[in-house]
Amino acid sequence: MLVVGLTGGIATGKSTVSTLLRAQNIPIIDADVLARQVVAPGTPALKQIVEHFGPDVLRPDGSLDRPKLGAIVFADEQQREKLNAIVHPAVQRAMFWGVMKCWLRGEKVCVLDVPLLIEGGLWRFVGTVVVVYCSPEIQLHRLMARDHSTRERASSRFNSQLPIADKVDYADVVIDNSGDLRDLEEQVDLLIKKLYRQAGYWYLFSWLIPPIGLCSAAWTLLWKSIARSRRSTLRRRHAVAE
Ligand SMILES: CC(C)(COP(=O)(O)OP(=O)(O)OC[C@H]1O[C@@H](n2cnc3c(N)ncnc32)[C@H](O)[C@@H]1O)[C@@H](O)C(=O)NCCC(=O)NCCS
Ligand SMILES: Nc1ncnc2c1ncn2[C@@H]1O[C@H](COP(=O)(O)OP(=O)(O)OP(=O)(O)O)[C@@H](O)[C@H]1O
Repeated sequence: MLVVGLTGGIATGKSTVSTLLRAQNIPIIDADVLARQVVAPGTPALKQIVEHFGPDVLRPDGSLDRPKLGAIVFADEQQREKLNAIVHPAVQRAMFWGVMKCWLRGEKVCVLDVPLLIEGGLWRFVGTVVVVYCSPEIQLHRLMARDHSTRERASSRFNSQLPIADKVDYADVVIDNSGDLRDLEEQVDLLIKKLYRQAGYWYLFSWLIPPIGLCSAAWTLLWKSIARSRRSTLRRRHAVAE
């Protein structure tokens, strides 16, 4: 199975690409969704968050007040690192099981939608890195429009991530989402063809490697048993001669 890491900057269009991929029956494991599940009421991660940030980050119903915690962590790098250290291990575990489920279902491709794929180092463990790109100006504009936020609030989130130009350096495939949605759909169609072609090679290798491994193990065993029987024949001859 080919595991694809889908990433980009904040509001460059990862979720829009994920939605298009999902519509073509490609399984998506969304880190933002998992990051919400692992801090649901009663989870160990939420307990740790309250221990560190205080009970003020909870709503009256006991759920996490996300805008309040967001205002703290996107304004302070140390606090953000603390939150990441609590949430990320739980998200990574959930992603691992998500990938295992896809593999057991016999999927050929599975996509991990992870905003911090590069920052967190997870890009090293995926077969293909896809970066959704648009210029920082468009990014900020779309972010403010989507979240109805001020430039200041949008900028603090924007500045919490590696610049998009740096993320592009890690990409195997870049999707340029500076144009309209029609343009994006065309690129996603091409991406799907490319991923299935690549998945085909992975599939072939996964079938080729076990037979090659078995052949070399059988050959080694055969060679060793021939050598052993030759040695014992020589030893017998030697004993008879004596
Ligand atoms: C701070 C929180 C509570 C704010 O919640 P909110 O609902 O306002 O935002 P949401 O979770 O939908 O995230 C929106 C986007 O913000 C960006 N973002 C989120 N967390 C981070 C972070 N720690 N560092 C940089 N960017 C981040 C991502 O691009 C994400 O797609 C939340 O983002 C969070 O728990 N973040 C830590 C977990 C995390 O890193 N999630 C990202 C995927 S692992
Ligand atoms: N090609 C496009 N043209 C116009 N608007 C777009 C385009 N692509 C995405 N958008 C809009 O831009 C906003 C950000 O897109 P999206 O939510 O997919 O980004 P994201 O990378 O998943 O963001 P986040 O990092 O916050 O999860 C959304 O409101 C979306 O509808």
